[in-house]
Amino acid sequence: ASERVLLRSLSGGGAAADAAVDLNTTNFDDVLKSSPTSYAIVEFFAHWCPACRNYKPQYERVAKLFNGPDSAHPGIILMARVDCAMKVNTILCDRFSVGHYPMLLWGPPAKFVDAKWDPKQENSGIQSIDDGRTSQRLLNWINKRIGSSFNLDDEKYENEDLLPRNTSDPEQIIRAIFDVEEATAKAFEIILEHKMIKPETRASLIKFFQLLAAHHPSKKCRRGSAELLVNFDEMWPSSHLLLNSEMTQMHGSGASDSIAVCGKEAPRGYWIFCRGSKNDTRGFSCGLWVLIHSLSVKVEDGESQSAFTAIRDFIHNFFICEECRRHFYDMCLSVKTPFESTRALSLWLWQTHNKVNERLMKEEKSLGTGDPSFPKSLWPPRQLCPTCQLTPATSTEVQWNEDEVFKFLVKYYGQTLASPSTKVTSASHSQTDLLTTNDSASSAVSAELVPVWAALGIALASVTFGALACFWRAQQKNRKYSHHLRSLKNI
Ligand SMILES: Cc1cc2nc3c(=O)[nH]c(=O)nc-3n(C[C@H](O)[C@H](O)[C@H](O)COP(=O)(O)OP(=O)(O)OC[C@H]3O[C@@H](n4cnc5c(N)ncnc54)[C@H](O)[C@@H]3O)c2cc1C
Repeated sequence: ASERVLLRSLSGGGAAADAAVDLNTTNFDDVLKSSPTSYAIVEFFAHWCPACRNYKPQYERVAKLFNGPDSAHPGIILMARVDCAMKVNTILCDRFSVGHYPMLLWGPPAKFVDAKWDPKQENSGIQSIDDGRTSQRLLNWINKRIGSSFNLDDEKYENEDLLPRNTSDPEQIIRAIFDVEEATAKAFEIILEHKMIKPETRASLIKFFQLLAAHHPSKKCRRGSAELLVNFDEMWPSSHLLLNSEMTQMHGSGASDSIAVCGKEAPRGYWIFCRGSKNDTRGFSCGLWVLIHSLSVKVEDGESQSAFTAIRDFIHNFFICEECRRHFYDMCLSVKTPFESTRALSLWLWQTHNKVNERLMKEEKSLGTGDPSFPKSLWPPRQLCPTCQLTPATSTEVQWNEDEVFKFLVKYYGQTLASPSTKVTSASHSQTDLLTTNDSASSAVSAELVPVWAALGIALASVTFGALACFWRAQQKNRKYSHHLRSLKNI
């Protein structure tokens, strides 16, 4: 529920919702723990306090800059508030020594979690904002604190020079978990919208969802994919089980609407790591790349070939950028020997992505169609991985140290990119720590949160994703059998 609160407010859901997120004792720690932002501001107020009522529009004006899909600078600061006049919040407000209203505290979201604070406390990571009485003064305080130059009149996609550059900032990939969820949910939305599940594409979608159920970096998407697999045959029956009249209704049942492949909040309609400086750049295709890289480093050696075919066929059948899927498929066709290791698969995908980058580098330059803030380049740049390139910086040709590249890919896409809950620990680490933190997301499937059958599916899948296939097939056989019995009864 707390995650819903956070996502609803970050995505601006709800009728004319305030931009600032309302927190209370129940959701405070969880919302801050799940926040993808670098900083948080919490306003402690009392609803009966006239000064607080007057202050609300001032605070809201700043909150609108940072919270919601239309905000000018999403993903940087979570702006929240707690009503200390509500009895239920007394202990929470005491934890932060609230002595006057309104009182504003600043810090990284993780520092607020399970924390106590008092004004004399040093080095807690939380500090009081002493000069935030108007929206302009609050923004001045923020700008001074983080060296930014945000303006109250900033609008979406303005001041994009303020966006952190993901090419050189290893911390940025932590936020990509939101975009990987977004890309997965968006892909599924497109598949449904364009009625792309057909007898000839059905099997490849099942294989891709098996891969997602086992290795998606987001727990929510692993759970949603497992749920989708278990219900797949009912929603999109295999063609030989259908009458002709039913075939036409394959997409019309509406049952698929109830499947939220990455939770009910996704797709949310905005991007964080993959956010472009223009409306029509980056976004979905960036999220899709990040998803498939993260899958490639998570599979076991023995799964690498089946993961390759699952990714190849998914892109071929369901990525409706004609040029992209055709080029990608051609590159897949040039693979002559089956993959036998995670290393071979992830390095192949990295090289393939670099070939696309190289081609687009020229195309975008001549056509002026790229995102000016994110020009294509060979990846990873030296700032991200100093040991990956063997050649000196001055050299025009780049020679790679593939052992180092593989190590880097595993850390970047496999360990640093994690579910928000595990990210919080990372957020308090230094940049170097970020690249060495162990991700427990893939193993931390919570039994209480996952329906029994899905948990079983995931547990099997985490052994190998082939095992999930067996589990799934057994489910389908049972279903087919009961479907068959039903048909016999009807005759
Ligand atoms: C399978 C596929 C094929 C595509 N083919 C085409 C095409 O033929 N023509 C076309 O115009 N567009 C194509 N696209 C879209 C294009 O590649 C970009 O996704 C899009 O232009 C947005 O670029 P971006 O700057 O967000 O970075 P992207 O290229 O989308 O990369 C996303 C992120 O991945 C990381 N990254 C970059 N390079 C690598 C690498 N080599 N290995 C690992 N990680 C890396 C970076 O952090 C980057 O920000 C394709 C997309 C996909 C998913």
